[in-house]
Order: sequence, then structure tokens, then C-alpha cells
Amino acid sequence: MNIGIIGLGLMGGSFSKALKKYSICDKVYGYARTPKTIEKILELDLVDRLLPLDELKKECDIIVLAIPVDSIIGLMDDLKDVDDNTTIIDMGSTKEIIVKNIPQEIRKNFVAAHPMTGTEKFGPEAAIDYLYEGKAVVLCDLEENDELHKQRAIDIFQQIGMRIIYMNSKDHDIHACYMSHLPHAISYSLANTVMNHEDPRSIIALAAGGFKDMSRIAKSSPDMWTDIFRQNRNNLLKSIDLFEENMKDVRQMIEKEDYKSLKEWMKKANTLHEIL
Ligand SMILES: NC(=O)C1=CN([C@@H]2O[C@H](COP(=O)(O)OP(=O)(O)OC[C@H]3O[C@@H](n4cnc5c(N)ncnc54)[C@H](O)[C@@H]3O)[C@@H](O)[C@H]2O)C=CC1
Ligand SMILES: O=C(O)C(=O)Cc1ccc(O)cc1
Repeated sequence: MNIGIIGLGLMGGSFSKALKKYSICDKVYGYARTPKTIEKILELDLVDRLLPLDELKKECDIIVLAIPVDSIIGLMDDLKDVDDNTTIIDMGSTKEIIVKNIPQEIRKNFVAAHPMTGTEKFGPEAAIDYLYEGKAVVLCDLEENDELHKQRAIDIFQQIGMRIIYMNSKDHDIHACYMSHLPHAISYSLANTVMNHEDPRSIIALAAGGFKDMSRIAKSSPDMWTDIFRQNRNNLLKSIDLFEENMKDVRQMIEKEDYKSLKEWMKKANTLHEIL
């Protein structure tokens, strides 16, 4: 079995490393567009060979899309002519709009997946060993898939050490919003708030663990996250409203010097870590 990966950045490059580590397939092929990325992928030896898209479609039993969520939709038309036995798996962070855009010709082949693991780094150099091990992957709307494609996706993620969670794409986007997309919006906001107020020398001299923890994901790729925020816009707007309510609450408690309520509010937040 051959597997083709379109997009060899953090997710695609790390996936290739996992496939090789567990000897899951005969060959891992890749497709990349820009000369600079191609050069990096070859230098890092991330795949057995890079192929033009048409060749990759012919050579591979499974094609993995590890590109930004709008690019996944943009590429779908080029995949309409794959063989009935070719499985397509996307790794996008959003699912509802992607699923809605899958052309009918490949709906049974196309498995919508979201690995719940990653880092703030991007590009081929960001690819790491063990990114997927022990982590969860959400598979969405599997009732729309042929048994062959569904089972292949389940098998491959389990073989690289992942736990499978099943969900419909609408619910997925709501949960992904609160667990991932809202935290990224908050981290970008915090980074900009602090940079607007503090000069770089103070930031270097004074940044402590808490600020570094909360701003780490503000280093994430603006290309990737603009697409995600656009695709999950409605859920994100609602979650920002709810977050603003909490900011208003804390503001009011401080303004009124209501430290008793403030402490209770903080104690409630502490309980999150009994779950995590
Ligand atoms: N970064 C993360 O932690 C996670 C990302 N994801 C999703 O995985 C996907 C990939 O993300 P990353 O690997 O982090 O991004 P990345 O930026 O590290 O890699 C994406 C690669 O795809 C290439 N690319 C973009 N459009 C392309 C196209 N049309 N054809 C061929 N190559 C193309 C880019 O040049 C880049 O090398 C995204 O859909 C993202 O939402 C999912 C879970 C975690
Ligand atoms: O770096 C982190 O902590 C992340 O949260 C990475 C991440 C980014 C996007 C996803 O869809 C899932 C995970």
C-alpha cells in the first residue's frame, strides 16, 4: 500500500514520520508546490519521493490532505477523478464547511478527520516524531463513507497510536471552537495587548511562565488560522461573546472591590484542572 501526503508541514511531515516509524505502508509519496518547500522536504528526507499531483493520485491507495482548511476545499475538484478504491483523508481543524463542499463523486472516499494534536510551529521543519502517539483524532460523519474507506482511516490512525472519537461535523466545530479556536483568538489578543503597552526590552526582561504559557499559541501560522476563523466564524463569534461576559464579570468584581465573589469565581476556574 502507498500513501500520498499533500502538504508536508507540521501535520503532514509528522504523519509521514509516524507511517515510516510503524512501517505502515510500502511508500510515502508527497506533493508540494513551492520550490522553497520542495527543497526543505527533500533536505529533511520527509517522504520517499515527491510526485506531481496526477501521478500521486495514480500511485496512492490513501491520500492525506494536510494543508490549510481553505486549500482543502480548493483542491477537492482536482481529486474528483480518483479511483473508487482511493481513500482521501483530510486533517483540517474545521469540519462542517469542508464536509459540505466535498463533491458527490468522492463523498464515499473522503474521510473528514481532525487530529487533536499539534504545536504552534509550522512548515516542514516543524515536523516531529511522536506527534500523534496517545492523542485523539475526531472522525466526522462516517455514515457517508464506504466501509473500505472508513475502516482504512480508523486502522491507520490506530496504527500510529491514536484514540478515535466519532462526532458529526456540526458538533465537532462547536467543541473545536471552545477547546482550540477561542483559545487561539485569546492568545493572539493577549500578545497584541501586551505589545501595544510594553516595549520589547521590558517583555524580554519580565516575561514569566504564565505570560509565556498563555502567548505560546500566538506564534501560530496566520495563514492557517485566518482560514480556520473564517470557516468557524459563527461559533467563534458566539464564544467570543461568552468570553467577553467573563471579562466583564471579573472587571466588575475588581471595580466594586468584591474580593469574596472574585475568590469564588477563581475557585470555580481552578476546578477545570480536576478534569484535565
Ligand atoms: N498546526 C496544528 O497544530 C494543527 C493543524 N491542523 C490542520 O492541519 C492542516 C495542516 O496544518 P499544518 O501542518 O499545521 O500547516 P503547515 O503550514 O505546517 O503545513 C501546511 C503545508 O501545506 C502547504 N500547502 C498549502 N496549500 C497547499 C496546496 N494547495 N497544495 C500543496 N501544498 C499546500 C504549505 O506550503 C505548507 O508547507 C490544516 O488544515 C490545519 O488546520 C490540525 C490539527 C493541528
Ligand atoms: O499548539 C497547541 O497547543 C495546539 O492547540 C495545536 C492545535 C492547533 C490546531 C488544531 O486544530 C489542534 C491543535
